[in-house]
Amino acid sequence: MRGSIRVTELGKAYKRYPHRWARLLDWLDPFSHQRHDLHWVLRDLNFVVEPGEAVGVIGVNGAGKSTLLKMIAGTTRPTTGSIHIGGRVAALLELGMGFHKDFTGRQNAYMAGQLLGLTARELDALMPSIEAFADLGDYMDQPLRVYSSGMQMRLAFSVATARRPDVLIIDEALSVGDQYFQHKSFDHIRGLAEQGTTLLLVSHDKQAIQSLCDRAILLDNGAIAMEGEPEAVMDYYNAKLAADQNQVIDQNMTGDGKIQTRSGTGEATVRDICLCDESGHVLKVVHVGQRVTLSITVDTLTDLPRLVLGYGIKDRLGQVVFGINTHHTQQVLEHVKAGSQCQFEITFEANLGPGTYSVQTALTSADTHLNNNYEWCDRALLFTVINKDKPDFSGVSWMNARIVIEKT
Ligand SMILES: Nc1ncnc2c1ncn2[C@@H]1O[C@H](COP(=O)(O)OP(=O)(O)OP(=O)(O)O)[C@@H](O)[C@H]1O
Repeated sequence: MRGSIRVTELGKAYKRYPHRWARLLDWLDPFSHQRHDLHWVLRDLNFVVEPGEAVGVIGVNGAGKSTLLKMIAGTTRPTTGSIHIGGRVAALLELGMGFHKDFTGRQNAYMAGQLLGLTARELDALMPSIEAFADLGDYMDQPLRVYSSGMQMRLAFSVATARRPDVLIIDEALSVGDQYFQHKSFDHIRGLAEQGTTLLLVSHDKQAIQSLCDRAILLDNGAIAMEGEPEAVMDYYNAKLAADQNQVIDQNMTGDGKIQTRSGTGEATVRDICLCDESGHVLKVVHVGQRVTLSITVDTLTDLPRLVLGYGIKDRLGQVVFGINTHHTQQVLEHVKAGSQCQFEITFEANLGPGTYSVQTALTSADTHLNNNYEWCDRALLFTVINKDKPDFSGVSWMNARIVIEKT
């Protein structure tokens, strides 16, 4: 079906030679015993991407993400298994791929466009929009060797998306663009997705994955470790990054059908968490701008040299709207004895837009949870913000802006 991707029992192994002569000997004498072993990068991958779906692929460096995308884009051959793609594919893989340094941006746009299956006549018609979107000014007629990496990416992106592809594959390419181009290309990708383009995106940028994708696939050691709703997969990945032998990762379905992730060594734990109004009443619904207190009770199970509490408020897409910890506020608790109970009261104005929010908590010894993750809990608390007494506004934050108007 047009726009679908079906990956079946896909595997990729690279040949590994003990020394550089072994490669030559293998080549000269392919029929005697082999002088290499196989290094499996990906094994037995099975998944389907439906037409119009946006799927993010995440994982640590070396997990096999780029290899997977290259095989789907057809620039690397699978060792095992098969890939079926419906329709026209446009891929942004490595920077400068398909470009020639000595040709101008315009000449490269023509060549890259033809590689994508566009005819010279189609490219003539599309060139003004490619030029306008890339916004390179006079550089369009300069040789590519004088381009910065961001400028190359602008050109590659503009060519790849000049005619809506059925499948768009992007490997981290967006991250080299400046903020302005990133916004512009995100909007363009969203527009393509709304018109039915299927998107497969590799990125280390959590926000990019969560804001663009309907689903995420976590690759770990060449296999799919988790697949599902982006927020739950990102939360699991985040927990896994800090994993050591003492750590457990738990995922449970909460009442609203979403997944809650809890990880850590368990040396400290959030026993209780609630949001209260100024009179101490527990709240599930908060008014825009209301003064509230986030009250967190922590139990320690072992002696801890340092205890840091962090929390983050996430919007419904899983983006952190605000997060801070007691390392950054210089309120680290030191020499906390096993069996202690610590009470944290965090008071703030809920200057948030109407919608649902969740609170994540982190108990660590320093500024990140990567070394000593005592406990990390996503979706530890859920609450809703409604607008009771402010004018109608849009967005995830209430900025209490005043408009002064003068009429003469
Ligand atoms: N041409 C190649 N020859 C041999 N090994 C390769 C080749 N290309 C990739 N690999 C190996 O395959 C593994 C996966 O690499 P890949 O680039 O797909 O990872 P990745 O998840 O995209 O990493 P990153 O986040 O760093 O981009 C790595 O161990 C890498 O060394």
